[in-house]
Formats: sequence, C-alpha cells, structure tokens
Amino acid sequence: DGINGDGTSGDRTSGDAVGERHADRAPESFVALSDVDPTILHDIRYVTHHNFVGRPVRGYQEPLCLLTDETAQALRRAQQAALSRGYTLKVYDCFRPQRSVDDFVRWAQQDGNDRMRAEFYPRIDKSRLFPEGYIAEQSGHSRGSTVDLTLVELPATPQRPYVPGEPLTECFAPHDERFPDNSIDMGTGFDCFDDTAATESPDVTDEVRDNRFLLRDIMADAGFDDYPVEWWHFTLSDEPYPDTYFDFPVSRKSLSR
Ligand SMILES: C[C@@H](N)C(=O)N[C@H](C)C(=O)O
Ligand SMILES: [Zn+2]
Repeated sequence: DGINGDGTSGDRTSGDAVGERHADRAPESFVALSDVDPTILHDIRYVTHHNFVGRPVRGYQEPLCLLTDETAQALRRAQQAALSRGYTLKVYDCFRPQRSVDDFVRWAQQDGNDRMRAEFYPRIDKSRLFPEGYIAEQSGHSRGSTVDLTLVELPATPQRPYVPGEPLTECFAPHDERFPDNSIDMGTGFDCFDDTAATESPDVTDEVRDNRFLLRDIMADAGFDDYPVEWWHFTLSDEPYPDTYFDFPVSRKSLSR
C-alpha cells in the first residue's frame, strides 16, 4: 500500500477523504490494543445492544480497541500502574469512526427510539445530549487517541451479558442495583448521561470520588487529559492526529499490521 497525500496508508475507496475525513483503512500507526497489552480487559459496548442507542452502532464490526500506537503504549504504562495497585484497566470504547458519530447524530435527531433512556439518560431529553457535551459531533475518539475506560479490581469477576429488552435500571442507581459491571464503583455506569457522571460531582460518596480520582491520577501519569463531564473519557495530551477525524471501520481488516 502506498502513502496517501493525507499521510494515511492504504487504498482509497468510495466515500473516503471528504474534507478532513479519511480513507477506509487506518494509517500504519494504528494498532489493536490487545496486541500491545493483552492484559487490558475489553467491554466494547457499541458493537452490542447494551449502549444508549440500544443496538450495534454503524461502523463497529468487531469488539476491538483500535488506537494510535502512541496511545496504546501510554495505556500499557497506565496498566502497569493499575496492576501494581491490584486493578486492571477495562476499555469501553476506543477509536470511533466518523460514520459511528454520524449514526449517533441521526439517532439524536429522530423522534422516538428512546428504548434505553431508563438506563442511560433518565433525567435528560435526548435532544440535549449533544448540546450538554455528553456526545460530540466531532469526537476525539475519531482521532484515535481517546479512550473510555474504568478500573476493575483483580481478580476480575465475570459479568453476565445484557439481554435486549430486559428491564432497565437507572445508571446512577447504587452499584449493586444498576446493570452489573465488574468495574469498581464509579458512582454511575459507563455512558450515564447525567450530572452525577461529572468527575468532580459533589453528589457522590467519598469512596466513589476516591475511585474516580485514582483512575484520573493513573491516566494523568500516563499522559492523558480527563474530560470533567464524564469520568470515563480520556485523551492523550500529545495526540499524533489532533485535527484528523478518521472513518475506517472498527475491524482487524482496517489495520495494516
Ligand atoms: C458518548 C461518550 N462515550 C463520549 O465519548 N462522549 C464524548 C463527549 C464524545 O463523544 O467524544
Ligand atoms: Zn469517550
């Protein structure tokens, strides 16, 4: 494969490289996190029905965490710090193609299809999710150096799968009442679009604050900036593609290595 003028490698195919969007293949510098650090747990929600949309999201073809190599290496360092304290990292989302972001935008604009509201955004109308900053129309995730993640105490306990259509519980309910996640108690579940998901929310217990600050400290030491609105969202400070929004599918086939 040659190097395209935009710095990406791989063949150009239909629909690629519109404005700042890029080819259907990842640049050579993208990797699967599991190849860099096989000990980091994966719970890739957007390839499943257990997310705020309630179905697999366009562009997610496999439960993979694709990232720039720099980000994967930084996560490997963060994982060493987590392991030394008796925890492991668990990723929920990594690279997010622009087509997936566009899927979120279309979903938010449609009336109805609020089937997951009772769990993920019980106290806010879905029309407010973008303006309030819970979801971005141009997301750092599409630049390949942003990750959504938590900490799991070792040894990790297995989790049961979500069954589509099952009764839902508010994502800010007490840890033992909301959907079971082997994460330590972060006060809310992942993608809980609510004030209480703010990292420094005053409305959480001391234990939850300590847990959030532990994750933030581990990530800061590894070179990541946090996002104060969502305790789970981090971006590599020195990201290699600060202005590029990629659009290749989340699939092994997108990688050149
Ligand atoms: C949707 C949520 N997981 C997230 O990543 N939100 C930020 C704001 C984003 O979409 O970039
Ligand atoms: Zn995120």
